[in-house]
Amino acid sequence: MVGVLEIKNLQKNFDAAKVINDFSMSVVEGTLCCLVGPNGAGKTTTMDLITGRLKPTSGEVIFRGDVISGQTEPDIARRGLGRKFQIPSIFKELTVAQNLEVAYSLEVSALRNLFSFFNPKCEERIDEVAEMVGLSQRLEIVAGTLSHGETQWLEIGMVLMQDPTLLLLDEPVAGMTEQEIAKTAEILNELKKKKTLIVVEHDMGFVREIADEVVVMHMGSLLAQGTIEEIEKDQRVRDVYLGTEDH
Ligand SMILES: Nc1ncnc2c1ncn2[C@@H]1O[C@H](COP(=O)(O)OP(=O)(O)OP(=O)(O)O)[C@@H](O)[C@H]1O
Repeated sequence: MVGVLEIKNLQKNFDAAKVINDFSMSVVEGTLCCLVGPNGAGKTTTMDLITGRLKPTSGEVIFRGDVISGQTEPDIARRGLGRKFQIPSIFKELTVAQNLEVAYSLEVSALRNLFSFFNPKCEERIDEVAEMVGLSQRLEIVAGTLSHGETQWLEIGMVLMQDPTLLLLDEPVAGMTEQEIAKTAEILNELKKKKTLIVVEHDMGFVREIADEVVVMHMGSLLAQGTIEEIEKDQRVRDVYLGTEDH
């Protein structure tokens, strides 16, 4: 099956360092793919290459049949690719609803920005998204007073306001309590019924809860791709990653 996202023979060199080395992977529409691997494996660089923050030295990123590698970050975002970074960048003085409204406005033309406040579609979308990320009861709360987990969910919501086809999340449960991690798993398991997701994650317990497919990177290359059960049985993966003491 052709994936919604295809990465082919990706290469990224920083001077003499080959950080991404002949890396290929594919993500099927409507699935959640976890990108895992030891520190320095190249996960963040891969996300940067997908979203256009970095340009590959060679190789291709293909999104819905079009080659997007080489395009600018805003152009790639406009095609329907949304990314949530690990460090939240919410507006702390604004309410949850206002943060979502700002995120909606960012998507579109200056003219629509002007009118978004009065736009019933924006209001409707805020309600839909708040429901998706479990913040329906928190819309009037000032964002700076949210818990760490709620802040992360708000940021996922802000990316969702732009209705991306493919959502990329960088370590969404870092620093969360057990309860918050369980709720995040619920949110993502619902979300993957509507979206395709790539999640970079270190927490293998969480990966087990959410992943349809797991891609393991090691030293900039693909080590293994499969279900969590297949990955956990793979001796090469156990050797370089799961078997290490710090994971
Ligand atoms: N701008 C850069 N210049 C030189 N080397 C870089 C640059 N960015 C990343 N690297 C190197 O590329 C390798 C991969 O880094 P990357 O951050 O992609 O790994 P990662 O898998 O995301 O690691 P972690 O899990 O620790 O976040 C590392 O060895 C890193 O030092």
